[in-house]
Amino acid sequence: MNIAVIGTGYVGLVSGVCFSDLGNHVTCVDKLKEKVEMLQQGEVPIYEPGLKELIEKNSSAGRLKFTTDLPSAVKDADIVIMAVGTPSLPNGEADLSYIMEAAKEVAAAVNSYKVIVTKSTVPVGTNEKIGNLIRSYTTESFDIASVPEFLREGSAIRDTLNPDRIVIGTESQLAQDMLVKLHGPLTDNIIFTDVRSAEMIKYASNAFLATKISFINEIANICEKVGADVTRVAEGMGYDKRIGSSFLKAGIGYGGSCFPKDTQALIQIAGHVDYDFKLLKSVVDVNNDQRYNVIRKLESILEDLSGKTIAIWGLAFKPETDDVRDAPAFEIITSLLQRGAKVKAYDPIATANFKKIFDHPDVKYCKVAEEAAHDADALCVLTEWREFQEISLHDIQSWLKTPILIDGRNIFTEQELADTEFAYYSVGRPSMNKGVREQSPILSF
Ligand SMILES: NC(=O)c1ccc[n+]([C@@H]2O[C@H](COP(=O)([O-])OP(=O)(O)OC[C@H]3O[C@@H](n4cnc5c(N)ncnc54)[C@H](O)[C@@H]3O)[C@@H](O)[C@H]2O)c1
Ligand SMILES: O=c1ccn([C@@H]2O[C@H](COP(=O)(O)OP(=O)(O)O[C@H]3O[C@H](CO)[C@@H](O)[C@H](O)[C@H]3O)[C@@H](O)[C@H]2O)c(=O)[nH]1
Repeated sequence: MNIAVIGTGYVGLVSGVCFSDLGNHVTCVDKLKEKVEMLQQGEVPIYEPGLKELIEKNSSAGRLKFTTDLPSAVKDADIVIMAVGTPSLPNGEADLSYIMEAAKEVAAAVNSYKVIVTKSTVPVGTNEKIGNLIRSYTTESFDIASVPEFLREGSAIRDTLNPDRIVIGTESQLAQDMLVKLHGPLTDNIIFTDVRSAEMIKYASNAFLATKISFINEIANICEKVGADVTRVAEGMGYDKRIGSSFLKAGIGYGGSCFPKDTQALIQIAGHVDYDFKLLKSVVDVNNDQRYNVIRKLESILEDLSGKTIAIWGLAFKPETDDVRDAPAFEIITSLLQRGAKVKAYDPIATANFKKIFDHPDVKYCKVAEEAAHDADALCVLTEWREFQEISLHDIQSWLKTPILIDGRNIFTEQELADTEFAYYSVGRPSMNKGVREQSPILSF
């Protein structure tokens, strides 16, 4: 089949590349000329394991092309997939200007029957609006479909090629048949729904996963006070098949390009139909506060942070990506600077992206982990990069001015800490706290 993919962000690029790998002819379109030129030369604008190799393979097989010429790509396509951004507006609603603009451009180019698929995450009712808009531009026949995307950054290719499920929301049998042909090689687990339900499945899934994270983070906060270990609690909960073990890692809260914006958007979607989504509002509040535990823990040891140098390891919102959108590191570093601290920061691959948005005279971006830790008053780990886990705590201790370690992602173990002198705080593991507080708080009933 011939596929046009509009937008070469994570979703557009990865799904376009994967569909070409399945033998389809795919043209990926972006309006950013520089991005397209990079891709044409085999350079990849994002860090995603395995992506470069797959682009090379399918480009040289002649199945994958990159262009700024949207009309030609649409004219040649049987299926048009829209995967442009839907970022947050200041009030939390999804900004639909990019998707509506893309839909207009697609409409103007439609020359024969097409299935027009939205993979971008869009509020319920958006696909219908897109359909109406296209209808106002063309008399050619077309069908719309909502096929939400569930890939995660860092494992985007694996997720796309081995999805848990594919959701196809369309009212048209022909569109459904064509989309089954496209996605059939990926999984047998294809769910057919109406368009609105497909749109809602995406928001509900992200909101539920965010809820699991805020839930376990609150359990972790209580564990710290009652002397339980959240990693054992999560393990014990996770064996229950009804609960499941994933997304129960306590830490400094979720970030990234999706959970923060999609939870806010769902609160707005509910608000538009006079529904106060209290649970999700709390999930967001808990998440926004969780990152400040790093500051509270630092202050409980160092008291005044003014004039102190704090090392930060990890700027990306999660490992295996250079994406820093809504990374907790922004608020944590801002908060340190407000308290008069200086920051030395290191990330294996996300530094350039972070620095582009956050250039500050009191933040020094370092080329290696040791440089950031060297002579610092404390070290905070904000992203669980494997590289950090492989560094010996004895080395870290020797680099720091004072051995203070706030482990925001629970990457170090009790054995590793054993004969070090760290004042150590992690998340929800009070028995591992060293040199900062008594081991088992006295509980009064
Ligand atoms: N990032 C993820 O992991 C992920 C996963 C699932 C779903 N989503 C959803 O998918 C959508 C895309 O997210 P992303 O992170 O891949 O996008 P992104 O914002 O990183 O990139 C979007 C791209 O679309 C291009 N674009 C915008 N308007 C265009 C137009 N009219 N014509 C051609 N190109 C155009 C932009 O130049 C940009 O390169 C969002 O709705 C997001 O919520 C993202
Ligand atoms: O147990 C966990 C799991 C995740 N996180 C954090 O949650 C955020 C999101 O992580 P993850 O879901 O792995 O990354 P994303 O790439 O943002 O993927 C999410 O958002 C995408 C965009 O909508 C969806 O497609 C995916 O299904 C959904 O997992 C990150 O900050 C993680 O550190 C935790 O704190 N604890």
